[in-house]
Amino acid sequence: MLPAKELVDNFSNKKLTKLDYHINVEDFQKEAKNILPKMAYDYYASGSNDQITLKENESYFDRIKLTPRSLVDVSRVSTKINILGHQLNTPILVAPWAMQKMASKEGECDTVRACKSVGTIMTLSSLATCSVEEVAEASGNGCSPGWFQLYVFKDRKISENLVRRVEKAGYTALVLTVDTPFLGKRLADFRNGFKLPEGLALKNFIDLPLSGIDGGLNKYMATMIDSSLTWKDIDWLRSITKLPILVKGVMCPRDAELACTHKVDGIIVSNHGARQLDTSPSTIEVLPYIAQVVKGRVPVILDGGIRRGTDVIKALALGANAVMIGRPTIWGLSVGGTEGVIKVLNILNDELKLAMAFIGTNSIHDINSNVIWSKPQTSKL
Ligand SMILES: Cc1cc2nc3c(=O)[nH]c(=O)nc-3n(C[C@H](O)[C@H](O)[C@H](O)COP(=O)(O)O)c2cc1C
Ligand SMILES: CCCCC(=O)C(=O)O
Repeated sequence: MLPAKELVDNFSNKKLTKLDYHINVEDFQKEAKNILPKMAYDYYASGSNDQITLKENESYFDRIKLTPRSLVDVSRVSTKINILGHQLNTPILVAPWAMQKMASKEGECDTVRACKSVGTIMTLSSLATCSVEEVAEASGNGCSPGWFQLYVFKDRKISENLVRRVEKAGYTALVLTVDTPFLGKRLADFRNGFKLPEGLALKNFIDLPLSGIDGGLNKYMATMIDSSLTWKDIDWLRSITKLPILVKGVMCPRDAELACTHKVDGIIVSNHGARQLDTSPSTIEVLPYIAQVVKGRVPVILDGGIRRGTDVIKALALGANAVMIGRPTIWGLSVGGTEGVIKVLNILNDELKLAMAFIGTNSIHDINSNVIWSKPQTSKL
């Protein structure tokens, strides 16, 4: 980092802030590691067990090559998309991640302000440190706070009540997480004896014995979450709400077919940021197989390992309608609160725009598998 007096942009003579020195997602992660308490950083960063899938989620993207195109008019590149009735400025949405107040003072409220400013959707976690209502209020009058991620509790009444509150507060879809009958084993959380820092609580359950995490994350989830959930429970959820339902955590083409059979409104291809089954494939590796089964019946969203604009292109090319990012927003929030999340989203979207110009596409809809240079195939030449 340069000394303060040198923090002046040579070209514009404008005073630079700390955020100006973070120009890619990796810069944010390095800084977040410096400033977060070890227990929080480790919880946020970890994958399960040997973290094989964690590495794979990122590195598989690097093995996919993109084909540059020349002399295409790319003077009007746009990253706007339309998904489930939302007009967004970017195909990069924010994944649900728990306990955001360990990263910034106002946690989920800071993140939702960033999403509103950028023109994208935030998905609020059930296990948030701000309540459904607080986040709705922070998102501003008259506009939807975004989507809500649902964990189904053993006591179904708790989930039903939560759904009622979510509807009342104006969220526009439910994201049902289907990959977490139990929590994956993240070694660092065990070693650190993870607990919520003093003064923080799972705010959606403030009146219930569910608002604290004594005894560790895995015990909490094993005690509270309904591990008997099956596909027929999509029908149960459908019977208690009119909100669109997306299922998050689909990694098998057969499950994608079941999701369509059960009339979900969207599928999120996700391995939970490699925090559940270690040695499961990366999400980008399974995406084409899922897209092949879904055949455009519902939107497909991918998350896991997106760290570059080119990663977004690869996901869109291989069958996703949009992507979600988790950890990049964690690092942004930790380093700069709302402004930090805005910066991370803008960095990724700017990288996406630039790469779109290089592959010769002006709109998100024009991105298809032709942009992938995989094997030498004469049809590509
Ligand atoms: C710290 C952390 C907390 C998470 N909490 C939740 C959660 O409460 N609910 C959920 O469905 N997914 C949760 N996830 C998974 C994310 O929604 C998402 O699938 C994942 O972070 C995407 O991978 P990425 O971090 O590589 O972008 C969490 C992920 C992280 C890293
Ligand atoms: C008890 C918090 C679990 C949240 C979660 O889904 C995760 O950490 O991956």
